[in-house]
Amino acid sequence: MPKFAANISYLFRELPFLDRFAAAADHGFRGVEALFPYDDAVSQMNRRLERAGLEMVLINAPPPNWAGGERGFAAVPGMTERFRHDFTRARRFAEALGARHLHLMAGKASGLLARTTFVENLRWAAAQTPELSLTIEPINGVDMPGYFLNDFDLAAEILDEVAAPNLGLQFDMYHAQKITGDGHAVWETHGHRAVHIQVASVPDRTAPVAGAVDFPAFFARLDETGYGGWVSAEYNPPPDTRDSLDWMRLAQGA
Ligand SMILES: O=C(O)C(=O)[C@H](O)CO
Ligand SMILES: [Mg+2]
Repeated sequence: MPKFAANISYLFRELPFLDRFAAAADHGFRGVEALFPYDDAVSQMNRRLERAGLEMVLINAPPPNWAGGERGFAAVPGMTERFRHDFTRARRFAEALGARHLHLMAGKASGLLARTTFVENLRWAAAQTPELSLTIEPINGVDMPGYFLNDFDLAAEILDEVAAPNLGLQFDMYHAQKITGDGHAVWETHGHRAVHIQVASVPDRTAPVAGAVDFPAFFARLDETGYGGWVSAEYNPPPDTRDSLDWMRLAQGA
C-alpha cells in the first residue's frame, strides 16, 4: 500500500491553513504537501508537523503570487535571474521545513530557446542543492494554457539531458490521463523516473475513486513495481473534506 500525503492547499481548505496539518494526520495521512507555503512562519509549520507526526513531502518553487500570477520561470527565456532568486528563497523554505521534494515550475513559454533555458536552469539548480530532491511535473494545457512542460516524453528527454541524480519526475496521474487519454500507459513508460506521485480523478479533479483511471489497479501496480515514494492527494474535495476520504480507507484495506 502506498504512503499517502495530503496536499493541504487543496484538502481541508475548510480549516485555517495551520489547522490542516492535524486534520490530515487525524484522517490517516502520513505526510503533507503545500503549493506555496510562503505566507506562514516556518517555525509555526514545523511545530504543526511535529505535533501531528507528519512529514513535509513537497512544496513548489515560487511564484508566491499564485492568484493570477506566473506559473514559474524555469523555462522562460530572459528570466534566469528571477528564477535563481526565487529558487534560492524556495530552497531555504524547503530545507527549513525538511521537505523531501521541491517542485520547480517551468512557467509559460514554448520553443527551442525555452527548452534550452529549462535545461540550463535545472542543471544549475540541481548543482546548488545536491542533497535536496527536485522535481518537474508535466501539466495539461487545458488547466494551464501555455505552460511549457505539457508532455511526459518531453519531460523524460529533459531529465535525461540534465542527468542530475537529484532531479526526477513528479507524476500526476490526473495530468497524465488528461494529456494522453491513458495514464496507466504513461506510468508503464515513465514510471521508473517518478520520485513523487499525485492523484485526482479525471475529468473533474475530485477524489481518486471513479472516472477514467482505475485507481485500485494503479495503487496495486505501484506496490508490484516497488514504488517507494509518496502518493499525494491533490484534488478538489467537497466542502467537508472528510466526505471524500473513502478512497483512502479502501486503499488501506480499512
Ligand atoms: O497543478 C498541479 O498538478 C501541481 O501539482 C502543481 O504543483 C501546480 O499546482
Ligand atoms: Mg500535480
